[in-house]
Amino acid sequence: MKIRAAVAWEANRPLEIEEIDLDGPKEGEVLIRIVTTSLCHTDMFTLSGADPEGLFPAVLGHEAVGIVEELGAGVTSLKPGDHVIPLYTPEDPNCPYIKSGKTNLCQTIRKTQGAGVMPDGTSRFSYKGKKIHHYMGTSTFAEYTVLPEIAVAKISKEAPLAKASVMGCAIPTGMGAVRNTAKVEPGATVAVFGLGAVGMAVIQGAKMQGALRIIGIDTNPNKFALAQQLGAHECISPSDFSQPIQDVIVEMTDGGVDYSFECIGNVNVMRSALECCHKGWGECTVIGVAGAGEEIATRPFQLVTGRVWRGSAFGGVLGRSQLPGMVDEWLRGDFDVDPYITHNMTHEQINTAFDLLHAGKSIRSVIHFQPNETMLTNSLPGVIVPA
Ligand SMILES: NC(=O)C1=CN([C@@H]2O[C@H](COP(=O)(O)OP(=O)(O)OC[C@H]3O[C@@H](n4cnc5c(N)ncnc54)[C@H](O)[C@@H]3O)[C@@H](O)[C@H]2O)C=CC1
Ligand SMILES: N[C@@H](CCC(=O)N[C@@H](CSC=O)C(=O)NCC(=O)O)C(=O)O
Ligand SMILES: [Zn+2]
Ligand SMILES: [Zn+2]
Repeated sequence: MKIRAAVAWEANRPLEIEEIDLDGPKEGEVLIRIVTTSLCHTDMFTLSGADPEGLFPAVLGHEAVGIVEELGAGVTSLKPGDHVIPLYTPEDPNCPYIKSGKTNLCQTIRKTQGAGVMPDGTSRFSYKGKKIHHYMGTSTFAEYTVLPEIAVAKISKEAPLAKASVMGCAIPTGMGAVRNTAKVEPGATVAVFGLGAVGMAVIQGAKMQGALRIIGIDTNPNKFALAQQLGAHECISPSDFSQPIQDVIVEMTDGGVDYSFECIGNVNVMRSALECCHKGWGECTVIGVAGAGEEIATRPFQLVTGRVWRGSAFGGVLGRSQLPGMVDEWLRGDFDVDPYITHNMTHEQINTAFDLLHAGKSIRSVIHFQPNETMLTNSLPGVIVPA
């Protein structure tokens, strides 16, 4: 079928909306109509050329919600009309990693996903006969995409499709890192480095866990008001201090925080985030994605004396078995997704979403594929970007 997709032809070049070809779902795959998708820093990171797995041309995008249109042979757990969230971290119950019960990092299709193709080694996307790569196994910057069944989470039809895309990455990543990776407990002290959507979800998750002191850190003070609305008790900018930010936090907290989270992708900040942790027990969770060739450093003494560095992908959330429950939490009113959505726009305006995120002016921009249905007829949070 012919579809419209935002194609990243090469690194560091704006996306171009093209009419491309999409082959239908093969065995074990499903065709999804994307209703809304939002822009995550990771899409911008890959477009910048810093991602060692970045392949071009590609259809980027991984934070989305859509509707099942068609099933490939053998698909049993989904049906046309189901509302779904694409999963860049799939969940195959037969994967040894999933069976271990220790991780959400399903490896069943990880190799082909990283190579920009479907599990059979081919791409469903092409332009004038030339292959276009898939991205993160999801490629949601297109009207339609094809996904393996194990990479599709069925969610409640009560979830407004105009807003649910943010449940595809930012919110489960941040909240999940707090609950599943760090396991923040009531009364804890928490430092959150980077107040984008992921950092905001860490703050919201930490508040829900009963953290008693949450400190937000960002170089952009325009992020502070929302961070405080979501639960940060205080926000600071490293540029307001002459000493290293970890020393400032250790002093503020009389020894360091119980938990810190790096939500930027900056290896120097990953060091600060470790070193602001309390001696003996403080734990730093790295969420941010750093570029090719970058490495983290600290004095091993930091670890010897009881601080811990760990990492978290998709918040440790099992996409098919746990994400639908997180959507239900939102629908019950346990938390709200509205504060994350700062901008709404059409597919054609997608490069504006990149510009806003790069300039630090947005938290999440939501791209609406059928603006008449989901953008112009809803009372949406965030501004509608004029065409
Ligand atoms: N591990 C995972 O599963 C996931 C990782 N990510 C990664 O998490 C990171 C955050 O993603 P988003 O929230 O979408 O990004 P974002 O771009 O919206 O937010 C990043 C924030 O960091 C701030 N910042 C930049 N440099 C800083 C510094 N030196 N000190 C303090 N603050 C600084 C920026 O002002 C901005 O507010 C990215 O690296 C992204 O690739 C995103 C989703 C999932
Ligand atoms: N391709 C990069 C690493 C990118 C990365 O770390 N991705 C995260 C999700 S980021 C979402 O916004 C992730 O889940 N990683 C686990 C994985 O298996 O990819 C590189 O090669 O460095
Ligand atoms: Zn993401
Ligand atoms: Zn940049």
